[in-house]
Order: sequence, then structure tokens, then C-alpha cells
Amino acid sequence: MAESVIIYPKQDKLLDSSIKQKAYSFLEKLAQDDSAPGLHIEPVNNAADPRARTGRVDQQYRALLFKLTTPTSTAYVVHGIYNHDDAYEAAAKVQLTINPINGLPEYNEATPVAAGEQTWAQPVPVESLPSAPEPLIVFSAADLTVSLGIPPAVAEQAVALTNNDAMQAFAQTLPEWQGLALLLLADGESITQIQQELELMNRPMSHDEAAARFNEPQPVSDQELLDSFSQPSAQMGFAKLAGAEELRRVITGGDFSAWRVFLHPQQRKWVRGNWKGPYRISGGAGTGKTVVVLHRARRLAVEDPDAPIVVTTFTTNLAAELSRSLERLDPESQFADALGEPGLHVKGIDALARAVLQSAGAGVSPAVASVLGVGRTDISGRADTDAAWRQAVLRAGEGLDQKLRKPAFLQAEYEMVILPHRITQLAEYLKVARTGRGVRLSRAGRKAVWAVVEAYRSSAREAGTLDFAEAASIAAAHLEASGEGPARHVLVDEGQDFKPCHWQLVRALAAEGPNDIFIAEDAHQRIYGQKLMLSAYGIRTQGRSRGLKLNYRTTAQNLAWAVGVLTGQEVIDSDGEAESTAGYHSARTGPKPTVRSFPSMSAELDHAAELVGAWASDEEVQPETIAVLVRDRATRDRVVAGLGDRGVDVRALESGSVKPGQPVVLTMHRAKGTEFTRVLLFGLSKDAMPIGLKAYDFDEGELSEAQLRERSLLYVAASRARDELVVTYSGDPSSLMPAAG
Ligand SMILES: Nc1ncnc2c1ncn2[C@@H]1O[C@H](COP(=O)(O)OP(=O)(O)OP(=O)(O)O)[C@@H](O)[C@H]1O
Repeated sequence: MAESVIIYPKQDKLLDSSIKQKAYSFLEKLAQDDSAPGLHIEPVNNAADPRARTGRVDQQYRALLFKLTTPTSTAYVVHGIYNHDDAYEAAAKVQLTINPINGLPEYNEATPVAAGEQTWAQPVPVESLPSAPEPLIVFSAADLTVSLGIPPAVAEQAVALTNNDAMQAFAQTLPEWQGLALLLLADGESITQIQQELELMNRPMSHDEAAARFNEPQPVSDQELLDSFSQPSAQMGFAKLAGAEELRRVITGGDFSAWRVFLHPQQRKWVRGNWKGPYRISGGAGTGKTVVVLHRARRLAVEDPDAPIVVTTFTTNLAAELSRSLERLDPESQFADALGEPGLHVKGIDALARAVLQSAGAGVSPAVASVLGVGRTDISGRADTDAAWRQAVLRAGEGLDQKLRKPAFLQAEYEMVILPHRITQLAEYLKVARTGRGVRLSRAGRKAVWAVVEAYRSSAREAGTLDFAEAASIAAAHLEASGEGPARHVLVDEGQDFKPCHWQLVRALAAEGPNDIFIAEDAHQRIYGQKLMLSAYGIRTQGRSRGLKLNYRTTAQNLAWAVGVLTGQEVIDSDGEAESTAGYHSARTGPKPTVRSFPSMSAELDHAAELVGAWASDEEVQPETIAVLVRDRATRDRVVAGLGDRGVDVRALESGSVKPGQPVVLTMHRAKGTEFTRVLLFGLSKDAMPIGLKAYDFDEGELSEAQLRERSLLYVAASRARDELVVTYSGDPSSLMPAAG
């Protein structure tokens, strides 16, 4: 019994749902024993490539495969699963070859003509669209061929395109690396940048030689072909599937599981990379940052099973999702229940702080003293910070400028200045540099703030409570004092929302050393935190990593709408540099988002019921992949009730995971990190978004940060939609919506 490797193509447009299960059974048997009766693995008469084989999936369907045999292994590269006659027709045309320039494996569709007269199949023609005068790509077709390995016929068509929609449509018909290269070129990137980003090799040769080799590929051995699949960039198009479980999830799981096996070269670099200290990656929504964090965490755990590894993020819900994803990525993953134990410990950052405090027990007192000025051990309660700051203002705020008597100001001052500097005395507060704070404070102003802080702290002492930021600061101080971090590696997802105390805790969790801290973030999605500099908290990242730009989640149309929300905004990342949305791409296309207005919320609900009902009744659609996103909880509850009244059964999503069976309604904040195939953004009216930001009117800088957070929230919400995005409002539209275009 000879086991075989199955190499599977990412663009498996081949399988409809009725055949998936059969295809999986067939390939599973093939992987175990290619001589098993019933598989009928046979060479094909008149095949364009002698490696072509067909196999019997069922009475009607045949698999078209390419068999590679080396002294040590057998591999089958799947081309597709087709109706019987179509499989034989395809076999007469398709060859498995190696790209003469970049060495990537690829299929070529040769028309069966006499040797020497071979011509190459033209890509699917693009519908003619209105064109601008100038081509989008400034390089010649010959450049694209000799420098990148874009086949001559594809290159010729690409350089003639003058319109973004046409380029997008064309890119979609090509293998992922080719499509992406063209989109990036059209966006102004240089050939060298693309070679680097996609890790494309370049065998130097003249254009004539390249054209000849594309026309008539040189013979390659099975070993060379097999090796070509191991290149990082080959992983964009093909995956070697290891074992039945991986086979099953890729074939039956469809697009949603592609991330587990097909990595972008850049993603792979970040997964495999080793750095002397902290490293930070950035990238737009849906570009696969979480995927990198998951693969990297798994890789570190596999390489060093004794290492305690922390994987953390901003919310408990997201942490739970990370944990589920890690399990899906590798069911063998070793999880650690407690901090400090070997394996993967996955927790929200505030829950981590709580765990540190709990395990510290009475020993926490010195750390409390270092942060709050007085040692305490009764710290288990959590404060309602808003109410507590109001109380403190009532008790001690008489000296404070009227416009600064706001919880939003006081809490930000506390979290951005007082806690991170571990200030426990007025004298220290009077001296501290309040870097990055917009509001200017005189000496008297600082004294007045400090009086309120003291009142805040003393009430908390009496009540035995801590707020979340205090808890994280104290946990950090405790770990710092103990001198050793309980983790060897800490991986952070959604880092843009972390506050100073969170970064102090992250720093304290792992001692400085190789691969100690890895951070994924997108400053455009900052919806809770304020901008800050990581270096201020002892996290000096090693150079700025260039961001991921290819969005794997949303269609180009949805992405354009989402990015439109941020147009013209300056967004600063946690190294203090401007972060741009320029060059964000999606290789998928779909319908343009629709925006509809209604005279009343009731009419808007009627439409929502009709739309969600219609989406959910499509048999191909799993209802839980449909979501209605709203700005606040009150609207969420109204939508759930309103749709229920109209006969459409939906579920509100708060904590926990999405359960199968019903569409979900959730707030935009809750939607962070999630994705759905169809999304309705409901209630996007002028009054709903941005929400009233009076709480921030004490300072222009703070107000504009709060406004930017609202924009970012809408960007997060819109970028959750994989395929279809519908936006509705009643009355006047939100000013945050992008201009129609
Ligand atoms: N290399 C890949 N091939 C195919 N799909 C991928 C790849 N990388 C990521 N994806 C898919 O893209 C989607 C977005 O990935 P992920 O959640 O990691 O992005 P993100 O950058 O963390 O997004 P966000 O910041 O918006 O939360 C997921 O559906 C994921 O499965």
C-alpha cells in the first residue's frame, strides 16, 4: 500500500457542494493507496501531459490529476473534478509545468496542435468597459514577462487595460500571484517591490528566450516539479495536504478554511521569522493578521513544547475565538490552562491581569502600593469607572475647571499619564511630562486633577474595587517585581486598542529575549484605545514591518466602500508613523454595496426583515453567516424584536460564539474580528453615528480622536462583509458614509 501526497489548488472553482463529500472520500482513499480498487487511477490517451491521470469519483464525475513520482514519494496534483467527458477534454489540453522565469508550478492550457506550433490559451476575455486613455500599468508586457514571469498573453492584455474595474475583473481570472501582481502594478508599485513581496525568483533571460519557453516549455523532472511546490510563493496557489483531517477541511470547508493551508509569502515570513526582540506587523482589515498570529503561535508551540506561550487580544470574546481557531488549525495544539504552564495560554488582556492578581494572593500588596500608593489586598471588585469618576468630582472637584469635570477626560488622564508613570504623590504628578495629551494643565490645574484622583482612589479603597486599567498596571508591577515573566512568548492580536497599562503587562509577561513579543495591529481599526508609542512602555519593535495589503475577506467593492469611510483621515500607528490605506486590494469581486434610505425606522425594519429573510431562505447559505450590525445595544434589541415581529427569527450576539441556525444581530464593537458572508449595516442615520460626543468637548484633540474612533468603527463594521454589504438608514444619512461613487 503506497501512501501519496495530495497537492490541492486554492482556486478550486471545481467543486459544487453536491460533489464535495464524494471528492473528499475519493482523495482520502487516493492518499492512502492509489492502487485501491474503485479509484481507477488511469493514464489518459491523447493527454497533453504524460503525467495526467483520471480517477473515478463516482459514476458521473472524474478527477483530473497529475502524478509525480520520485524515488521516495508519490504525489498527485489535483487539477479538478469534472463531468466524465469534461475531464478527458481538459486532459487533452492541460500541462503541469514550471514557470520559466520564477520557477512556480503552474497549469498551462496548450491547444492540442502539432509540436512547435503550440499556442497558449488566452485568459478569459474581459468585458469591454469604458476606458480611460492611459494604461494603468506603466511597464511593458515584455517587462512583466521577463521580470515577473507573467505569461506573454496575460501580460499583453494587462498592459492594455485602462480601467480599474476591468483590471480587477481580469485579475480575478488568473492564479492568485498573477492577479495580485497586476493589481499592485496598476497601483503604482515597482516590479522590484512585487518580486520582494511575493518572493518571486527571477531567472534572467532575454524576452525572446522567455517567450519561446512559455510557448514550448522545457521538459522538467517530477522531482523538479515536486520541489517547485515547496517555494513560499507556491503556497499562494497550491497546498500539500497532510493527512485526512487537512484534506477534509480544505475540500469540504471551502474558502473559510483556506487560511489554514494557503499562506501569502509575507504571512509565511512572519510566521517563520525569528527576531531578537519584539516585532510588530500591520495590515488592513481582513488581510490575514489574525491568521499570522495563529500560525505563529502554533509554530512556536510545536518548536518548543516546553515554552509557556501567551496569546492575547483586547476582548474575552475575541480571545475565545482565537482559542477555537487554534484548535481548528491544529487539533493537537497543546493548551495551558494556567499562566506559566507549557503550551498555549489564550486569554483577553484584562482576564490575564485578573489571573496574575489572583495567583499573587496576598503577595500583591507591594505592587498595589507601587501603583496606587497604598498596599491593599481587597482588590477583587471591579469599579463602574464612569460613575466612580462622577462621584469623585462631586467629592473633590470644586477646584477643577468646569469643562474638565468629565469622566472621559479624567479617565484618559489616569490611564495615559498617572497609571503608566505609577504616580502616587501630588509632587510626582506636578513634575511628570504629559506627553501626547492635548489638554494643557497649569500647576493649579494639575493640583485640582490630583484631588479628584485621590478621591477616586480612596472611594475604591473603601469599596475594595479596582478598575480594569489599575488591575493591569498592578499585575504588570507585580510581575516586574518578581523579576521573571511567566511566558517565553507573547502574541498580541488587535494591538491597536491596547492601553499603556496593557503594554506594560505584555512587557512584564515575557522577559526580554528572542521572539518575546509579536504584535498584530491595524491603527485604522482603533475603536477603544488612544494613540500611543509602544517604545514608551519598554517595547522597542525591530523596525516597522511593511503592512499586508491583500484583503482576503471582502470583495473589492466592499473594501472600497469601507476604505472610503476613512478617506482623508490621518491615522497614526504605535510607532508614531502615519498609516495609510493606499494600495489595499482584494482579489475578489462582487456586487457593489447598496445604500438605502427609509422614511422611518419601521419602514427600515420592514426592509431588513425582507432582506434578511430572503438571504436566509437561500439553501446554499448558512443562516449564521448573515449579520445585522448596529451602533448600539438598544438598536440591536429593537432589531431583534422588530424582525421577530415580522416573522424573521434572528439572534442577538453578545458573548460567546455564533451558533448555527439563525442570522445574528450584533453591535459594531462586538463585530470586531468577526466576518460574515452577508452584512446589513442597519440604522446608519445622522443621529446614530457618530454618536453624541459631548463627553469629549473639553479638548479639540480628544474630540477629534473620538470622532476618528467612530469612523474606525464604521470601517470595522463594513469590512466584516465577505460578499454582500447593504447599508440602510432612516431620516438623514450618517455624515461618516463615503460619498457615493
Ligand atoms: N493566505 C490566505 N489565504 C486565504 N484566505 C486567507 C488567507 N489569510 C487570511 N485569509 C482569510 O481572510 C480572512 C481575514 O483574515 P484575518 O481575520 O486573519 O484578517 P485580519 O487582518 O486579522 O482581519 P481584521 O483586522 O479585519 O480582523 C479570513 O477569512 C481568513 O480565513
